[in-house]
Order: sequence, then structure tokens, then C-alpha cells
Amino acid sequence: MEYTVGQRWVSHADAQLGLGIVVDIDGRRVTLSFPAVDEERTYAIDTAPLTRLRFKEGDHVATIDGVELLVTGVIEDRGLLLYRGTDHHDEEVVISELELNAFVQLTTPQQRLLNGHFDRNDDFALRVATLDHLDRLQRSDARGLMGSRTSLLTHQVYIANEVGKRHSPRVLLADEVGLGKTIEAGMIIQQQLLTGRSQRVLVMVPESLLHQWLVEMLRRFNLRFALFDAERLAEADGDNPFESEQLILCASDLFQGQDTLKAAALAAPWDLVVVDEAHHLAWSESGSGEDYQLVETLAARSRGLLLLTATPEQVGQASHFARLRLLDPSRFHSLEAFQAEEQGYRALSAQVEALQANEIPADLPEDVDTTEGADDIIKQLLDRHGTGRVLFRNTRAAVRGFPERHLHRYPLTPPEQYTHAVVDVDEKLHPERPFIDDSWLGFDPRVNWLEEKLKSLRPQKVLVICASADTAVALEHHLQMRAGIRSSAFYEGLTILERDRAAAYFADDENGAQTLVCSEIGSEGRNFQFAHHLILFDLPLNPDLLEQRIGRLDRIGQQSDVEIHVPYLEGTAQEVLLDWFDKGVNLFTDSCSAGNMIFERFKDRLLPELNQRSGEFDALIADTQTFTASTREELREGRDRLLELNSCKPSVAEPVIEQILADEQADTLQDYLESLCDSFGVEHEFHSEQCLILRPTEHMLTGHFPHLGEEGTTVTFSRDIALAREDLRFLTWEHPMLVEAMDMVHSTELGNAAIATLKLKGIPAGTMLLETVYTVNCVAPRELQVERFLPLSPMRLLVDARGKDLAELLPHQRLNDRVEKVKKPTALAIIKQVHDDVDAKMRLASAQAEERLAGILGAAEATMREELGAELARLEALRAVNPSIRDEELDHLRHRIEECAIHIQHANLQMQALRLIITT
Ligand SMILES: Nc1ncnc2c1ncn2[C@@H]1O[C@H](COP(=O)(O)OP(=O)(O)OP(=O)(O)O)[C@@H](O)[C@H]1O
Repeated sequence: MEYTVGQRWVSHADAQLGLGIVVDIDGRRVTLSFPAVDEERTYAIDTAPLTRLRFKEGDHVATIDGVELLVTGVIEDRGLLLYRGTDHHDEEVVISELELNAFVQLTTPQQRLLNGHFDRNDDFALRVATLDHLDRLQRSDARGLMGSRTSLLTHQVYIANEVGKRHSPRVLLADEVGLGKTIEAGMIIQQQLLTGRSQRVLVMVPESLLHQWLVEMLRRFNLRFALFDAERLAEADGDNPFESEQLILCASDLFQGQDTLKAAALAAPWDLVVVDEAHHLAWSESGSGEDYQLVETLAARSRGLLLLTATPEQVGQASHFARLRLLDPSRFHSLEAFQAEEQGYRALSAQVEALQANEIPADLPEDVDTTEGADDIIKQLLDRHGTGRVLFRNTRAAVRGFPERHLHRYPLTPPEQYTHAVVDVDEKLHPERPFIDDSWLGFDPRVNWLEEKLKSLRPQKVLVICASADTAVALEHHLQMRAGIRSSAFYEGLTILERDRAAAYFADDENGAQTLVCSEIGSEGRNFQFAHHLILFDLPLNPDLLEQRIGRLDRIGQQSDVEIHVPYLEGTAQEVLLDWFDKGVNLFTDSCSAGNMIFERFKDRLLPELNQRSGEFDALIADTQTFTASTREELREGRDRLLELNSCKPSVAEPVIEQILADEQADTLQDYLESLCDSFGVEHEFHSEQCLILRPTEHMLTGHFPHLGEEGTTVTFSRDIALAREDLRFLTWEHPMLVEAMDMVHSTELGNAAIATLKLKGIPAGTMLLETVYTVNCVAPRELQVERFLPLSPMRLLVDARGKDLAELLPHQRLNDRVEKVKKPTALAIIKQVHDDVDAKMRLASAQAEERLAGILGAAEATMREELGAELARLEALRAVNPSIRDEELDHLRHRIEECAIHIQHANLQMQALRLIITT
């Protein structure tokens, strides 16, 4: 080709130079200036590694003055090109190639192929594989659920799958103590982040759980939360600190009395707000707590809200209702109506049972559409008249497989010193409290008993819980100093760091403490299931608190039966309360979600007994037993059964689990990772079955590979190995290493242009085949989540000389195995020859792909209308029974449907990869 001064060429040897301009031609040499890097280079004309840059109709180009042009025509004038096109005001402009911006990036496959920027065939194959995997993952039912380092438990997977998929995940996670609510929340957060539904998450937890949350999120979900405490906030430089990070974890107490801080948290946008131990959010008709008010305002501004509590009614039923209202104000609009509805749960449960047996009960509520199938009718019933879509509660009984709990009672003789001092109930239950010094340690028989018990249980770990920090500190001090028992204390006076050290010392198997003495803050949320002996040095009045205490040990991961030891002073309030919990409510061996309600019912009879046991006590125990039995029965037949139906559907969760396991068991991920490593210059070495060692090398393509440490990283593809070996990375399709590496392939040009030769029987040598891969490109705001309905949908075509598509005859894999690479000079020579032919074939391929696109878009729109339409129908139906649903809510959803439809209709094709194949 002839060179003319002013022409634009690119170096196919060094794409970083940008777009060059011919500035001089001198005999057999040509000189180009490369303004982007401010360099001039001179080449021998015969061997110059240069390709003429020639844009075509439909290309987008930019000038040095920043004008963006859509090319509509190209005119050649004395060796120079003039581009005609329209700018962003839709005005027609003509520019000379001299005006082109030198910072051109030749990234489209055609531009790169025709300008001689070829990739290796392996990179081409990697690109195609990446697109296929991305598309498969977008379509997968297990999307967002594959990456957690957890056992796949049915009830958790069900909840995460059900909630994580929602556009507005607003739920109360209220599984019984220790069934994995934190894990469920982590799974939901992870799914929301991975699918792009959420980006900014605020988690608020009691201070004593900060570190545990931080560690669980990182080690189980690869989620790196920023911990906001007073120290971190002090470093803020004037800007809103809550806008400086995407994932923030803080203590709920942080906001106590801090109006400026609250304003800052409220000013930041959140997609998802999570509140752990949410029973602390107190509300009553006469007023609500400061923390409730803060969460109420956050809840109104955030699309998603997760509230976690094992004991939703711990501070009363009104507060429980008030929290449900934060989640779904349209469904929970009146406390009275809610209470009335609860009375009807048993009848509702009977209707559900009939429906499950394929009968249609005669007395179904009027708003239920009986033309639907039984499953749908049940869903409508649960949603509109049952516990709603917002409440999830799994029970030990339903989850199964939990060890038993055994109570051991130790009567002790009350000392003289305690018999006079007692005035109120609190003091009767905790008689050591009035002693300002530690003298009570000397005569309280529980202390000596504790010492002996711990010695007899040695070396087994024992968790000791008492109500107050003072008691915990005194006891621990005594055990450590006087009794020589390795112990540690856990109470509110310690800093977060000290508390975590204490807990870690207790957890340490080899050189750790035998016992941890906790004040009440240790009875919530913490994981101590490595121990199976619990000593309750005293008892709380609130049954839910007792359940929380036992739950420290009786939780997922507990391998042995839980032994609960309770020392008590005979003939005192302690014995009365112990009897009532043990014989009346049977709380020690059987958890009960109605504990608080039962307490409220008998409080007026129980409290006087605590003061002075009377002849009525036996009757109280008998009445409590009868009431507890009937309440348990009522719940089992009514609310709990409805909740069970809502909270875990094995028929939904099990296929998802199977899907995840099948993906893990196949070698596909390992094979794909190895080809990624080969393309990016990362070394991989066999470590052991299902484990690889990855190491960076000096020849890395990008100088960096995501989540690969400088020293290398050992990874495993096996969930079982990952659960047993904390030191190995658990690689799944959703691990950030894979997600980011796949994104690197997808969003760059790697592998998008290649050239190869192929021996093919029956086809004359020199025939050209063009292998093209298109994906569907839909530009839409992320919050619309259009990719749910319209995934990448890669389309592969293999166009022969006559424009026929041979893709099915010659699948990609088969072709890959047989193509041979072409040396660069030969490749450049081929490109020069077939330049125009490639253009023509590409037009043919594009036309065929366009035809398929229409079908894909039509199907996507139909699915979207069906899914979102069902959501709209639910809201419309709810409004029929609940006038507080606002028109705006319905309008918003209708608007979303139409917005999605518009974006789907405007989706276009994007050519992702192009390979020129010449038969030999
Ligand atoms: N799927 C799982 N795989 C492995 N470990 C799990 C799984 N689910 C829960 N666990 C472990 O079980 C324990 C209890 O889980 P978690 O803390 O999430 O329960 P919780 O319901 O939030 O408890 P609480 O009611 O006490 O707040 C934790 O140690 C957690 O790591």
C-alpha cells in the first residue's frame, strides 16, 4: 500500500503507541508521529509493522476536539480519507482523518483483526468459554448462592434463594437461636451484590458481635466490610464517612445520642440495611426507642431491610408487629388486625392442609383466586392472611439433627448472709449484688460448687453465664487467682479487642482457657458451640433470654448433647424460677417461641411466688403446664406450621443445592481456571486432589491477577475440603478471583480477534471461514436488573464462502482442537488480501444474528412481563384488603415494567469475537 503524508496508521507491533500520522516519506523509509505518546518512529517501508486505519459505516470515532461521530460514509481524496457522519446533536459533519484523536483504542474485533492485532487461538477459545460461562451463570437458578464457604443446608439455601432474588429484600430472619441467621443474611447480601441488585450495605449489630460478623463475612463470603467505630469516625476528613465505603459494619450503639452521626448515616444512600438482634428495637403505642426511630428512617430510604432475631417477641408483641411494619407497611398496617389474624392461624392452617390434599376448602377468603393451582392458592393465603412474605422462622424441630439438651439441677443451702438482705425480686434472684466488695465469694455456696464442678469437668470447656458484669468479673478473678482454673471474662467493660481476645483464648484448643465467664452480653449471638457444658450461675426472668443463653451452645455445629448445669439456693426465688422454667414451661430441654407470651400470662401469679413461695405454687405449675402444652399445640397446628411452610420448601431448595454440587463436582471450573492462568501468565501446580497452587510469574499479561498473593495462593474446588481447611481458598464460579478474572476477559479485547488455518476434507484449500460470536448488549440502569430476563446469550456463527452458517456442523470445541496457528507475517499478508471479503461475510453473519436477536428479545420481554406482572398482581390484590397501599407503589412497579420493556426492545448485538479461518 502507498503511504501519503497525513494518513493514519497503527502499529500492530505496539498497540500502546496509539494512532500514528505519516509525517515523512523518504525513499524506502516512512516516518510516523504518534501524538498519544509524543514519539516519532521511522520504519523500512517493506517491513513496517503498520496497518492502515480505515473506519467504516456504523463505527464511532472521536476527533481531537472531542467531537464524537457516527460514521455514515467514507470518501477517499488523494490518498486521504474523509469521514462523513452525525454528531451527538444529530448534525451532519465531515472530518478529515487528520483530525482523529490519537488515543484511539482498537478494541472491536473487526478493527483489531483488520488492523493486524491478532490474539492467540487459546485466548480466542478462552474468550468464547468466558462468554458461555457468564451466560450460564446469569441463567443459573443458583446464581449468587455458589460462593459461600458453608455447608449447603436446605433451610438456609431456601431463604437465601427466595429473599436474595427479590428486588426489595425486606424480611425478618427469625429462625430459632443458632440456626444460622447470620449465615442466611450473608448469603442474601452476597447474592444481592453479585447480581448487582445492591451495592451499598449497612450492617448494624450489638457491639459484642462486631468482630464475629466481620470475620464471618470475610471468611465465609469473601465480603470485606469496613468496621466503623469511634476511632474510624474520628479519622473522617469532613466528607460523610458513610459515603466513603460500600460495605459498612457498625455497632447499633454507635448512634446513641449522636445526632450528627445519625444525620450522616441517613444522608448516605443504602440499598440494604441489616440489623442483627433486632428485638432490641423497641416500640410501643406511647413511643418508640431512639434506635427504632433511626432504623425506621433508614428503612424508609433503603430498598432492602433485613432484621435478624431469634426471639422476635422478646420485648413484646407490639414491638414485634412494629418491626414487621418497618418491613412491609402495606401488609402490616394495623396491630389490631394483626392480632385478630393470629387468632385465625389454626383455621388457616387447616385450609392449607386441605389444599395440600388437593381439596378446595369451602370457606376460603374472598380475595383468593381459586382458579389457580393449589400451590398458588396456598401462597396467596400465606401471603395475605398468614405470616406474610416477610417472616422466616425455622425451628429445630423442622430442621432436625440437633443434639439433645439435659438439665442438671444442684440444690445448695442458702447462707445466713443472704437471708436478711432481700427486698425485691431482682435481688432475690441475684443476692450477691448488694455486696459492694467481693466478700460474697467467701460464703456463696455456688462459688465453691462452681470451682469443684469445673475441676470435675476438666479438661472440657465450660461456658459460664451470669446476669451482671460485676458478678462475672468477681467470679473469674476468683477462679483464676484462687482456684487455679484457666479462665477468662467477657463483659461490657472490656474493649471490643479485649473481648475478642477473651473469646479467642476460650476457643483455643491447646493452650486456651477451660472456662469463659460471661455477663449477659455473652448470651447473645456468639458462637461457643465448641463447648457442650453450660453453667447458668443465675437465671434471667425473661424466657427468651434463657433461650438465647442456651443457644450459645445449642447451635449448628454442636457435636454433643448440651449439658446445662444450674446451681441454685434451695427454698429461695432461684428455686421457684428454676421450677417454673423447668417443670412449668419445660424450657431447658425444649425451645419454645411462646416463652415470653407464657410468662406474660402467668407473671402476676409467678412474681409473688418469687417473693414468697405459697401453697398456690403447685397449682401455678400445673396451670402453666396445661397452658404451655395447649400453646405449643396451637402453635404447632397454626402459626408454626404456616411459618414452616413459608420458611423452607425443600422442593425449591434441593434442586438449587443439587445444581451447586453438580457444578462443583465437574472439572469445568478447574479446566477453565487453568486456561485463564495460561493466558494471564499465572503458574499453576497440582497440590493434591481438587487443590492447586497458583503463583504469579514475571510474564503476567496484565502484571496482576485478581486475589493472587505475591507468594502465591493455594486453592481448592471442593466444599468439603474448604470447610475442613481454613487456610485454603475455596474457589467457586462466584469467588471474586473468578468473577474479576472473567470480567477482565469480557471487558477487554483479550482473545477477540484471531486467525487460524484448518485442514478440512472436501473443502478446497484457500476457502475462508469466519467464526463470529455475538452477545446481546442491553444498556440499562443496574437497578432494573434487566440481565435477569436478558442474559448475554452468546450466538456463534461460522460463515463459509457462500454465507452459509456451519456452526452446528463444526462446533467451537471441535474447531478449536483442529485449527493451527498462523505466523504473523503470513497472517498480515492474508488480511491484506481478504480485507473486503471479511467485511462482506461479517455483514452476512450480522444479518443472521440480528434475525435471532428478535426472537431472544421477544422471549425476554415476555418473561419479564410475566414475573413482574405477578408481583404487580400481588400488590393489587393486597390493596383490595388493605387500603394503605399507595397508588405510587403500584405506579412505580408499572413504570418499572415499561422501562424494562423499553430497554429490552432497544438491546442490540455486540460482536465479541472474530476468527478468520483459512482452509489448507
Ligand atoms: N451452613 C453452614 N455451614 C457451616 N456453618 C454454619 C452454617 N450455618 C451456620 N453455621 C455456623 O453455626 C453457627 C450459628 O450460625 P449463626 O451465628 O448464623 O446463627 P444465628 O441464627 O445468627 O444465631 P443467634 O440466634 O445466636 O444469633 C455459627 O458458628 C455459624 O458459623
